[in-house]
Order: sequence, then structure tokens, then C-alpha cells
Amino acid sequence: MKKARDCLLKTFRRTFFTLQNPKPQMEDLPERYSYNPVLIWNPQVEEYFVKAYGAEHFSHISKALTRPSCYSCIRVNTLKSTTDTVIEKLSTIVKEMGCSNSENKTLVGGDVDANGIDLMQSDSRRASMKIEDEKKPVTEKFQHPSISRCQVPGLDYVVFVRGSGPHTIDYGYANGRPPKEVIVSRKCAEAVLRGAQVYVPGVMACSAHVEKGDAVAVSVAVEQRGVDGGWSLGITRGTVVQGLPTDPYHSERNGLYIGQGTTAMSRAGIFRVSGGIAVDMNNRVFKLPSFYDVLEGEIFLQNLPSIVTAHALDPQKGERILDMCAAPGGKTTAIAILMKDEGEVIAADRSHNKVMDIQKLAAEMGLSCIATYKLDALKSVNRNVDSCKGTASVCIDANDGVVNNSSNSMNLDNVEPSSVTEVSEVDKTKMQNAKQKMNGWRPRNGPGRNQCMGGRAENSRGFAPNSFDRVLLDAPCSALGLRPRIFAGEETIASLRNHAKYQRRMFDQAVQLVRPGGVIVYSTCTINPGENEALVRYALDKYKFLTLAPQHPRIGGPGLVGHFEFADHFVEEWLRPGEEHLVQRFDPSSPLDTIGFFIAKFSVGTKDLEE
Ligand SMILES: C[S@@+](CC[C@H](N)C(=O)[O-])C[C@H]1O[C@@H](n2cnc3c(N)ncnc32)[C@H](O)[C@@H]1O
Repeated sequence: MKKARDCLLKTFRRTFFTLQNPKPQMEDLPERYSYNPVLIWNPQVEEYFVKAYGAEHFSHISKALTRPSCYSCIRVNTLKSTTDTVIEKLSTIVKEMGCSNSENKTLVGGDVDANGIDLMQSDSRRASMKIEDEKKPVTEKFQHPSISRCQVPGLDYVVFVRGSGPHTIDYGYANGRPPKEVIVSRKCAEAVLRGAQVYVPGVMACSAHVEKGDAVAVSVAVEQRGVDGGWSLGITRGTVVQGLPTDPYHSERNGLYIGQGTTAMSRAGIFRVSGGIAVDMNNRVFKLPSFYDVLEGEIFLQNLPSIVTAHALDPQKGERILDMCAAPGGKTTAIAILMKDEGEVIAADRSHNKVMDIQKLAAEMGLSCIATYKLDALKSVNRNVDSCKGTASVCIDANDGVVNNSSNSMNLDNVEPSSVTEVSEVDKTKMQNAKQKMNGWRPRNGPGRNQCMGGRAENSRGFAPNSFDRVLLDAPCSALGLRPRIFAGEETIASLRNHAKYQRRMFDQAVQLVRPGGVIVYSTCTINPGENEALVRYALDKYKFLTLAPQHPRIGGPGLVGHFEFADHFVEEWLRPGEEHLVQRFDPSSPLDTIGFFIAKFSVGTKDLEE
């Protein structure tokens, strides 16, 4: 009887186990061990975007968002170097990295953008360059084939380095034996797809018996809808992966393998230590050369649309420019370089640490026309300094501990006597407090690294109305244009509308700060028309003295014309016919292969007639 029961149990276990853990079919494997994600959206947001773009176009955008651009875009600091020199230096670096030309060519998208502009030198041009090799200048001879100069007029200081992908990777699945695995968080995976390594905090789960030096297949666990309707990651950090369907998120991780790497520590180490590289990614689905920490001060890695934004602002030498949401300073430094470091670029941001980042970048790039301030963009206007061209601010200088009230700490020589703000008793007390605080901090902070403000960011209390020639509002946004993105479910219609409200309030401040005859440029890195075209509609309808201005260069596509009616009957108005060609919309699914981005440029007419 017992024998029969044992036998039955055995059969049951075998059957049950097989059902639970079906042997993977060989034909299923390429699909499982690949990178082919489907972006998850909130259903109402998806419906809204399908209405805006059409179903087919939106599915292309969704797909493009899951992948990184096929090239790195590098802006040369023309005040410190030349494009030729940078191309030569990068060629040496890329050669040392061992990137072969054939690899770099494989899956790179088209070179020609929607407007027919050849962004990079075409293959035929490269081929003819080889024939002409003897006659070429020295730089071109040393130019690596994956490196090219931007062909857009005015952007010849922009350099592209091609990457490649998606590559099919053999993860070593053999005879029903799955490879050792590491599962990482989504944020970690997105960084890896951009070229980063897997760091310890990003590892969620790992196979048993993983030792340092093991080859592992790296996949990503993406948030899933919970019973409460919210999104969560249902993996306890440290979970053991067995390569079986009983593993957490086993089926959900089909097609979410981002590459193979070598563990830099054992499984026990990964979950014991708090930092460091966990997996050295040496076989990636997307291969993009990483230029982190390379040619510091000479180059800046920046998305092409961000570079174009600085051009759209068209800053002129000697002008006073405000960058309202400036950190980490990519566009601020691009603007300062276009002004040949002559004039005044005020870079403000809400976050103290981020302001420090701008200072550091400006110092690295050797730019002295940039003054940084900690300031909430929603409180940028200070009517109490209306005769003043500067800012009412509490200046804290870590180098000498002196705390003063200044109108322009960067360049007092340029400030007219009438613009120096009088110091009230309240301000004096505040400054005294700040000074005491500062003295307490000084020993810890040491001397500052920035040429003007030392180790602390200066607090601004706002700027006088009409005190800037040009204002850039590169607004905080839903960032739904950033790539690569593996998950987009967190944004709802309500959260998208909140971003739009916040941006309108900031824009209202920008309008007050720019002088009549000046320029405002508004930009976002989102594909959401509510934060783009709808902001333009709001601006043009509310401020009759604003007009859309043409932008140069213009390499993005047209904006969206029309409107959308939400379930609560709120109607969101976009552009009107004729306006679409005055804005630039960078579509991630276009051959330009950039992030999703939007730029609008406004000319400011005579305000007093309309106000
Ligand atoms: C899109 S990023 C700016 C990127 C920057 N322009 C660049 O090119 O490097 C938006 C910035 O807005 C800042 N921010 C968000 N809310 C703000 C506010 N109320 N006032 C000022 N800055 C704000 C964030 O800290 C963030 O650095």
C-alpha cells in the first residue's frame, strides 16, 4: 500500500513539477533571451497619446523609447578646444576601446533626418575620404570611422560617435540548463542600456552559487500592476533565481535580457556590501562607447535637441540671459559658449546641490560669465528690485566667509550704481545669521571650487521684471521623451495635467522677467502635447504680445495641431494651423534618433500696450 502511495506521489510530483517548470522549447529561447520590451502605459494616457499621434505612429514612438539612441552626441567646448582636436582624441580613445567599424555600422539607423538633412557624414562620403586619404588634413586621417562631425550648418562643433544594437547574445543556454542569472531593477537596467555597469544597489536577485568571475545573463524586473491598482516591484532583494518558471517575474522577463556580464563579486558579496560594481557588462545588447570622465572640460555629452535649444535662444555677446531651471547646466554652458563667455548668464535651480553641479561644470569648462543661484522658478520675480538689473540675494562666499547682499556677485563692475539693492534691517539680520552659519560650515567645506561663490550656492530672492534680454525655461516635465525607458505606467492623466499647470506658472514668471523686444525659449523632454503644444496655446492666448518665432537650426519636425477632449470634458487646445512649423518637435521614432523633445521660441512685443 505504502509502496503504491510513494509511487503515486512520485508520479504526481514529476507531473506537477513538469507542469510548473516546462522544459523550455528551443524555439522559445531566442525570444526569452532577447531584448524586445513592450512599453507599459497607463491605459488613459495611452488612449490620449493614440489620439494625438495615431495608433501606428504611437506604437513606433513607444518602441523607440525602449531603446537608446544609436549614437553618442558630443558638444565640443570651442573656447577650450577645436572639433578637429576632439575628433582626433576621441578616435584614439575609441580605438583603444576596441570598437570595430563593422560592429558600429550594423544596426545604426538612417543618417538623414525627416527634413533630409545629413546629420553625419554618409558612408559614401567616408569611402571617398579613404581614396583621398593622402590629400587629407592630418586630423581626418586619424578619424575613427564611427566618429563624425555634425553636418547641420552651425553645428559643426557637434561630434557623433556611433554605437550599435540590438545585438543577439548567446547566453549559454544548453540542454535544458539555464544560464546563471542576475535580475536588476528597472532604473539600473536603463542605465546599463546607456552604457553603465551593474552596481550593487541595482541587483534585485541572483542565481545560487554565483562566484566572482562567473558569466551571468542580466535581465530586468519591471513594475507590475498590484491588486490595489498601483505599480510595484514584487521581488524581495536577495531572492534566489533558478532559471525556472517558478522564478519571480519569469514570464514577465521574457524579452527583457539586456546583456551578459562577469560578476565582480560572489552572490553573498553582492547582497552583503553596500556599493561597487556587481557585474561588469562585457557583452551588451546595445554597445555605446562611454565617454564618462573623458576630455573633461573639452567636451560635454549632450542630446542633440538640447544643443539646438541653446541655438534657438540665439544668445548674443554682452546680453543678460536667464536660465530658470538650469541644473545640471548643459544648456547654460552651451549658451555661455555661444556668447563667447561675454555677457551674463544667470543659471538658477531650486536644488542647492544641483546648483553646485552647475558651478562645477562651469568651472570645468572655464566659463566665467555664468552666475548661479538657488531659486524657486515660481518665485523668480521680485518687484521690490524693479529699478535694479540684478538680483536681490543673500550671497554666501565660502572662500572668505563674508556674507553680503549683492545685485550681481559675478560681475559687479557691470552693474549700474542705481542697481545696487539697499539692505533692509531684516536682510541684515538674515545675512548675519547666514554668516554665523557659514562660519560654522567653513572648516567642513574647505575652499570652494567655483571661481565666484566657493563651496556654497547663493540664494536669490528673485529678479526685477523686464531685466533679461532672453529667458530659457527648460521646464521640469514628465520626461516621457527620455530614452531608453522600459516602463511608463506611473504617469496618469492627472499627473500629466499637474506638470502642465506647474509649467504654466513658471512660464508666467518668465514672461515678466524678459524685457520687451526680448526672447523666451520654452523646452521639455517629453512627448506629451499637454506640456508642449498646449503650453504654447496658453502662452499665445494669454499674452497677446507674444508671437512664435522661427528657430535656427530647424531639424525637428512640426508640432501637433488640434485638441483633445478628456473624459471630464476638459478640452486641451494644441496648435492652430500655420503654427506647427514654428515649433520643433523631436520624435524619438524619426530617423534623427534623438530623445523626444520640444522647443518653442517666443518673441516678446511691447508689453505695456497689452498689459
Ligand atoms: C529639465 S531639468 C533642466 C536641465 C538643464 N536645463 C540642462 O540642460 O542641463 C529641470 C530642472 O528644473 C529644476 N526645477 C524643478 N522645479 C523647479 C523650480 N520650482 N524652480 C527651479 N528649478 C526647478 C530641477 O531641479 C531640474 O534640475
